[in-house]
Amino acid sequence: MITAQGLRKRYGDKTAVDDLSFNVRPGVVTGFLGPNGAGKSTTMRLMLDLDHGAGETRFDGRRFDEIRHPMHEIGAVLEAKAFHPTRTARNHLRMLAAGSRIPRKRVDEVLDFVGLSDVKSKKPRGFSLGMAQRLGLAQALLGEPGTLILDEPANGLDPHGIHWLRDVLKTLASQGRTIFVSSHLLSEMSLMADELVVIGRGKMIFNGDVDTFVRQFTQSTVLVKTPSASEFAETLKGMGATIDPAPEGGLLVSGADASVIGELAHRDNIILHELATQSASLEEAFITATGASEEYVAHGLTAPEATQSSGVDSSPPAAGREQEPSTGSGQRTDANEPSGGTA
Ligand SMILES: Nc1ncnc2c1ncn2[C@@H]1O[C@H](COP(=O)(O)OP(=O)(O)OP(=O)(O)O)[C@@H](O)[C@H]1O
Repeated sequence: MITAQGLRKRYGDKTAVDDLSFNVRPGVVTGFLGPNGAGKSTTMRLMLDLDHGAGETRFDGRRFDEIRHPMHEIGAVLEAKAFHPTRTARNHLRMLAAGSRIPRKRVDEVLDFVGLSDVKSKKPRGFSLGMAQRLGLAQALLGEPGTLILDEPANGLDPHGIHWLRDVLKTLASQGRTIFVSSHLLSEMSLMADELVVIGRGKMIFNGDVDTFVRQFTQSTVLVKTPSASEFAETLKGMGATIDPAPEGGLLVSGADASVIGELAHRDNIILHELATQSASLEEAFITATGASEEYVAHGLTAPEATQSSGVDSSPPAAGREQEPSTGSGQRTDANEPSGGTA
C-alpha cells in the first residue's frame, strides 16, 4: 500500500503539485492520469524522494529513506532512457544487481521476461524507445519488488508491446503487488486499471475506481429500438427523459435507466427490439473531468486569409475551458483554480 499525504511542490511561483493525498492499494493496477503538465512526473519524483517538496509518502508504512534495500521493495521507471552510457544492457543490469545483492542469474531472467535476450549484449543508447521501456521494466523488476511505479511505460511500445505490458502489469497486480502507472493512453488504461488517481494543475480531481469515475463525469444513455418510436418517445419525454435520434437508428434516451424504460414499455404494451445501456468511455470522462484544468490548450488553424503569411494562429493561449466539474462524493474534488529511472 502506498499512502501519499499532502504532497506539494513549487517551481518558483508555479505550484506543480498542490496538496495531493491519495492511496494506492495492492492487488490492483492504479492508473495515474492528468493532462500535460498536470504534475504526474513531479508527483512520482516526490514519492521516490527524487525531488524536494512538502508532504510524505509511505510504502507499507515506511518512508522511502527508511527502506534499506529499495530495489527489493520498490521498482520504478521514471525516464525511459536512463541507462549507463557505455555498458551493455546486460552489464548495466548486472551492475545494479551486484549493488543490491541480487543473483546474476536474475539479470538473464528479467531480460528474457521483457523480450530483450537477443540484444542483451548491445548498448542501450542504440535502443528504440520501446526497447528502452522494456529494459527499464527489467531493471525495475530485478529485485522482485512488491511495488512498481512507472511513468508512461507504454510510451514507444508497439501494439503487441502495449498488450504485453497490460498483461504483465495485471499479472503482477494479481500477485498482490502495488502498481502505480501513469499513461496518456486512455483506452489502454480503461483495459488495464482498476483504480485511478486523476489530477489537474497539481490538484486532486478523483481518487477511486474506474467505473465510479466514468459514472460521475459522464451521463450514460440507453439505446431503444421499437416500431412505436414516436409514441414511446412522447411517453419517455412525459416522465422527464431527454430523447435524441440514435445515429444507428432508434432513440437515445438520457435521464432514465434501462429498467425504468423496460417497465414503461411493458406497461404500455410497446414492443422493444433493442434496449441497451450505452456506457461512456474513460476518455469522455477524462475530458469532462480535466477540461477545466487543461494547461496547454491548442487552437485550431485559422483560415489562410486571416493569418496571411504563416497560416498559423498566433493568438495567445487561453486560460482553459470554461467547464466545471460538479462536486460529487468525497472521492472527487474540484481542480479549477489556476495555480501556477530509478529502481
Ligand atoms: N524542473 C522544473 N522546473 C520548472 N518547472 C517544472 C520543472 N519540472 C516540471 N515543471 C513544471 O511543473 C508542472 C508539472 O510538470 P510534470 O512534468 O510533473 O507534469 P506531467 O503531468 O508529468 O506532464 P506530462 O503529462 O506532459 O508529462 C509543469 O507545469 C512543468 O512545466
